[in-house]
Amino acid sequence: MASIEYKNTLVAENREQIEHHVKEILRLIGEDVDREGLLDTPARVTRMYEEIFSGYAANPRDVLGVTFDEQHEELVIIKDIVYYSQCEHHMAPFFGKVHVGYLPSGKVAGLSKFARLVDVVTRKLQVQERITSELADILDEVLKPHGVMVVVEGEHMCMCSRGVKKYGSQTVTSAVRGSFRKDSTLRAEFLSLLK
Ligand SMILES: Nc1nc2c(ncn2[C@@H]2O[C@H](COP(=O)(O)OP(=O)(O)OP(=O)(O)O)[C@@H](O)[C@H]2O)c(=O)[nH]1
Ligand SMILES: [Zn+2]
Repeated sequence: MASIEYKNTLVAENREQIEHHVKEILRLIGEDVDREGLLDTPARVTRMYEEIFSGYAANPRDVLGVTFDEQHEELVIIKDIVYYSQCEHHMAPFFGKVHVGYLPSGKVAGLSKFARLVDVVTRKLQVQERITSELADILDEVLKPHGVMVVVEGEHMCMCSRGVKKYGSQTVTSAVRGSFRKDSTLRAEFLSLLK
């Protein structure tokens, strides 16, 4: 089974380097790196990076793993898959939900694998549009469905805590492949089932 390991995705040398550089950043922003509250911070940040950037250590195409031959050729929707990612412009978190709909053509994937795929694709520096199209492309390539549609909702911390400071604004992105491109009724059915 293709599982995603969130621990030990960094080699020891890289872990040491990250700790060193985090400590340097703390010093450069004006912190006293020797005060008690910060002593373990470089190691903690490194462990957090290992988790939130664990997507670099996995191949998303392997994640769908076991697929089953099923004759169901109508809409399958997996919705409200929560994700946390980091924007590549500011390294600030953005997070929300992914919704996937697909029309199988004889091959279906285990339901949990969609959530695992979302983890691998989002646990690295990303932009929301690329998450959306990567998910659509991988599902299209691996499952070879009649069609697939991916909708991603996201709230970007780089727009809340800094810059334009617009707390609560949501970005919605979608990608369609195969029959979803041509069939507006199919898109409408998918979107109505998301409500
Ligand atoms: N399209 C897209 N833009 C994003 C995403 N995450 C962050 N951004 C944007 O990336 C842009 C980077 O713009 P820059 O002008 O280079 O950076 P900046 O000066 O920090 O921009 P402001 O956020 O407007 O202060 C900003 O407009 C962000 O809102 C994303 O997932 N997709
Ligand atoms: Zn950003």
